[in-house]
Amino acid sequence: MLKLDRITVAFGGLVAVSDVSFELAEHEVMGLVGPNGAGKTTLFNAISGLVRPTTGKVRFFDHDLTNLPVHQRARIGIGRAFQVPQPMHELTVRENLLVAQRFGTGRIDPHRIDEILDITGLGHKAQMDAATSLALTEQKALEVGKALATEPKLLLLDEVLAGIETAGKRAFMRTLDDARRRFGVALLMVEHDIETISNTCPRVIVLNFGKAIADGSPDEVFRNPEVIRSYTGGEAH
Ligand SMILES: Nc1ncnc2c1ncn2[C@@H]1O[C@H](COP(=O)(O)OP(=O)(O)OP(=O)(O)O)[C@@H](O)[C@H]1O
Repeated sequence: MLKLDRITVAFGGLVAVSDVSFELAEHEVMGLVGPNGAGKTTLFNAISGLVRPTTGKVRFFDHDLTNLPVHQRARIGIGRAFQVPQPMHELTVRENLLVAQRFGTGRIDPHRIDEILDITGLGHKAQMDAATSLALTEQKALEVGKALATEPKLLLLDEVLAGIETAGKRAFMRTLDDARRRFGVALLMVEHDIETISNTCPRVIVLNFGKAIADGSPDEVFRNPEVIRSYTGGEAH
């Protein structure tokens, strides 16, 4: 479904992502991890269209995404939830979902909005103001709900669990798993919490200094000496 072919992103002389290639299948769940500054967010930006790769290609089904703007990527099925929730002010929770759906699909499907409210546990807050009446976990659930409203085939989750305590994280991951099954969406998630990644993602890619240094099951990658060195501050090579 998603194919990254030798993606490099340089900001002037700084190479944030270096020659990264991988494929992600439909319905797959994959974690993207690595120390601070490893290039995870930049790689997400290259997939969702917020930065343009310096070299390399991003393909999604039979589309070449390289020159496609963000809204067209949303239309072909790439959704993204951000670390800092960005509810639209002065709109209710339901209206936030409707606007996202319209943006991502060009139409309104109230039935899907009801399903999303149900899965995210936000049904009882549907008519409340999204910017002022939600607790942190609910804001994050709405952020995921907005991404689901765009009807993605691939959902990019950028540290959506940051700031949630352990029990809340588990509940949130169950919500994501429900959503994945109900809507048939693949998940690619950046997450710092290695326990969550290990429990959630059958496959993990590790970035360090912009390079993909490991790709495999959580057991494999977190035992890999190069990965351990990358987290303990040793040199990658
Ligand atoms: N717009 C930009 N201009 C210049 N440098 C940038 C830009 N965006 C990111 N960088 C640099 O690229 C490198 C990779 O950053 P990135 O945010 O992708 O890493 P990350 O793995 O997501 O880090 P974190 O876990 O801290 O969020 C860093 O050195 C960062 O300072």
